[in-house]
Amino acid sequence: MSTAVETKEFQTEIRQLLDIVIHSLYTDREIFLRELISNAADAMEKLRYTQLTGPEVKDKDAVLEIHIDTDDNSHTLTITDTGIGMTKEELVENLGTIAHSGSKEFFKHLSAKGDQKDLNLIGQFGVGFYSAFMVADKVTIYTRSYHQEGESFTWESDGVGSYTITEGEDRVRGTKMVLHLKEDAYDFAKEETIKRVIKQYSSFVPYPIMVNEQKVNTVDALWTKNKSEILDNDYNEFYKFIANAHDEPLLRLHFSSDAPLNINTLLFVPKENLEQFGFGRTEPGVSLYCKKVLIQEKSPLVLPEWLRFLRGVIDSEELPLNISRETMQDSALISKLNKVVTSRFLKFLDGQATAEPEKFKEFWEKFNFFIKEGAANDYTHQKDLIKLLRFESSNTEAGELVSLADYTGRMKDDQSAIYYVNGPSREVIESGPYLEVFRNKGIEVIYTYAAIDDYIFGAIREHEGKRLISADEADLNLGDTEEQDRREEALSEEEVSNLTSWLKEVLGSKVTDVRESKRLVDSPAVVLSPYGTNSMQRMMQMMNKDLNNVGPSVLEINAAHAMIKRLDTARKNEDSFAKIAAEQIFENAQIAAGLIVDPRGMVNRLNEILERALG
Ligand SMILES: Nc1ncnc2c1ncn2[C@@H]1O[C@H](COP(=O)(O)OP(=O)(O)OP(=O)(O)O)[C@@H](O)[C@H]1O
Repeated sequence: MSTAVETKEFQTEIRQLLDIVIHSLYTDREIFLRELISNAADAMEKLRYTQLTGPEVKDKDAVLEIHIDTDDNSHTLTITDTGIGMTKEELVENLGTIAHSGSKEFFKHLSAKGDQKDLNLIGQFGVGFYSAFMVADKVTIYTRSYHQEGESFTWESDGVGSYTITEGEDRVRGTKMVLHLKEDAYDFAKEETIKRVIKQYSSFVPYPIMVNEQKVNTVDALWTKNKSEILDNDYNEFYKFIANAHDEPLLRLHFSSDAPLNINTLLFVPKENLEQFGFGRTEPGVSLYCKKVLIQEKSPLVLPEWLRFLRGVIDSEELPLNISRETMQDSALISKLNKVVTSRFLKFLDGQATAEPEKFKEFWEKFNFFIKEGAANDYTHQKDLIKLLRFESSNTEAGELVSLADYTGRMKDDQSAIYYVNGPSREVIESGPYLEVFRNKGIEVIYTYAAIDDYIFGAIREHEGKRLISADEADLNLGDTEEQDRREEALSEEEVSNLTSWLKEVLGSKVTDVRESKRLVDSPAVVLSPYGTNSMQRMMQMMNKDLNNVGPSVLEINAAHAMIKRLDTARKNEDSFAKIAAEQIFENAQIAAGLIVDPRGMVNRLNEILERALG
């Protein structure tokens, strides 16, 4: 057997990461043990899965247990598992490069200077295996992969710059890690310390943990236990374990059912939505089990994509143990499971809205985007998702939310539709022209701030028999009770007809139509989109990145407004200023609609207007 020692350099990123880890004064450094235990458990989970689905593994009778041995004399801590182990290539790839998630995120957020903030990142992301170097000045790993062929290897490093790999003596499948503790970490060679740390962080690891040959954890599949036997703290610790989280969950749902499927489910909504913080797309986090055996970790199939923020476990006795990832894709059972659990979770959320409105509000503020994503795309659950939607409205204070049911519940008897209007904020919507007629008639209007809201409303079109109508819809048909009456002081119908024809001529291709408005009270004019709603036009403008080309609008004028009446007088007098005023009135209305107009033309025009105003 060759015993040649190969020395390899750590990848630059790993070197930098290790430098911080080694010199860190991170207060919770005991979490290193949780990281190593969870790696050991992962390795055994992978082995178990391979055993169920793949070819025969090496040492197939080796018991799946984690052994932790403390040696207070030589100041070492040894963690041994019988998991899948690592080949030489895997040692290099997994422990020498920055290929995996936790350390990658950690690295992304490192500051250039290396400051206190970086230390907190250790807690936030976990640096996985590398955290061992917070307590050890040398780590030796003995490992043997589950493949029938192949050798055992020894990996060793002091965490500074490089590591060595040596072909080792043949050993049983799995991995043994020996931590040579730093002087200030000798405490971790004491049995009491290790037991305390395990109890705190790793109680729910699904494999026996033996400290100096004594079993210390309870190996509980918490989700199969009776709710009445579980304490809040048990749930929270379990959540932290499976979600790799450091805080408590926002919501949890634990339910069991026998029909239509036998299911034990434990789901958690995390405290924070990381997508909201710009962390990229959240990966699904609910694992699929059959009678406590892991079938698929963090399954992308067992729940719809828009529920990817959930963490937890779904266990169903009905699943065949040997279901493969390929057959899972089109398994009728998985779709049924998906449907049942999703419906149950939506029912739970709906219940939360009544039972714990404040909590639900917090959930809504952080996770509403996922619910909307579902409401827009998931036709199976659309009805239940729509029930959960919340909005501000013209009847609420800022920050207070209403559901569609709240809205329809207090609609006037003769009101024919549900009205909504899109805008970037409450202030913009309330100062714009679109609300005027509704305010005047005392009709509630829902405020939507996200483009996806309009997309959803456009897609569902109706709620409880009432049409959903955007207040800036071009052919808004308000019906008798909702329409604005013609005012006495308004221009005559003949004058309006002449003025609108003239405006069409002046504005040319910028308008598809000019007409008298039935919705304006205080504003002189309003633009509407010939494509449906202004928000759609705004979106098209953003998507085409053609900000100088708004596309044509429909212009509606307020025939009773003093400015419009004066415009008509100027037109009749063939005053050349009438044309300039008309163009400015039109662009003002476009700006009020949130559309972006070409500022260059406008500046010249405004200068002309100012010159005239200043005499
Ligand atoms: N005991 C072990 N047995 C087999 N492979 C291991 C073991 N410990 C670590 N590894 C391998 O090394 C890789 C890196 O481990 P590390 O703890 O740094 O990150 P991770 O566990 O993948 O990610 P994270 O900690 O972010 O969840 C693992 O993905 C795994 O492939």
